[in-house]
Amino acid sequence: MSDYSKCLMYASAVGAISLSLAAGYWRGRTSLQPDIILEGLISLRKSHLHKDKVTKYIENNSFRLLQVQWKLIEETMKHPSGKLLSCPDELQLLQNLVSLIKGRKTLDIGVFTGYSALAIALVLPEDGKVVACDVNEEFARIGKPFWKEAGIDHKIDLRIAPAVETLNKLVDAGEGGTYDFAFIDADKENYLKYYELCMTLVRSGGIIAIDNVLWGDSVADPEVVDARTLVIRELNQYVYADQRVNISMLNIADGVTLCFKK
Ligand SMILES: C[S@@+](CC[C@H](N)C(=O)[O-])C[C@H]1O[C@@H](n2cnc3c(N)ncnc32)[C@H](O)[C@@H]1O
Repeated sequence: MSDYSKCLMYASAVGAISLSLAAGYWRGRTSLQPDIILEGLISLRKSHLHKDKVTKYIENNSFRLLQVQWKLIEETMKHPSGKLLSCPDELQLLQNLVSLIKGRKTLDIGVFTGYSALAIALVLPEDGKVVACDVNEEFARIGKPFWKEAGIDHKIDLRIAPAVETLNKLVDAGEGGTYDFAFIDADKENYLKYYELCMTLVRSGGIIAIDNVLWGDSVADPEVVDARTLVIRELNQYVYADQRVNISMLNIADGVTLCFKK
């Protein structure tokens, strides 16, 4: 039997098993019991009670960082605002997604010391680019030597200006629908504007990743009503209802929503 026939047989078997499992699953859910579902979901999140241990485990068993990435993390951690750094496991996921969709033109909204720009640039082809937007040149200056060391500095187009301005300029320059990927990780007050501008700039089939959507879990606590939490809650509801995208809200880092533009 040829390899191709074996593959077909295997695929049919897997398909049949999945269908029967799915049928059983839906039969079992004809009368929904919200309490039981909620309890199950909470039990899935239990590992977050052991955040440190689990973080260490993830680091030891999945981080595939280059030396230069570790060096930039170390340098950033020395900075008083070091905690603004994006999580490496989140960025590794985004790198994999950018590779998967063969991304070339990308947006990094909120550069800080340049970890996300570096991670994204590393998986782009030689002629790829990251339009990296930040208002603070001091922060970006910390990252620049590491971009150079990694040999990807030519892919990063750093724009020091309010990101809304930079993105509007790209729209005015006729670049709508030409970007493959965007990472939104700047001032929360402008998140909705960034999302809409990215929806204009990113092509169909492209991905917009929105960081901090759980905002230290405060979005899930109705008693927390500070301005930033309210903005993120509003954005989450807006994106949830937005039929132009398929979405996944992931409980990774501080929460990231992946929007797959239809
Ligand atoms: C959480 S940090 C970004 C972290 C970064 N993505 C990383 O990989 O480490 C947020 C950044 O947004 C920048 N920022 C704040 N307001 C901004 C604005 N209006 N336009 C552009 N950047 C802004 C801040 O200067 C800061 O560097």
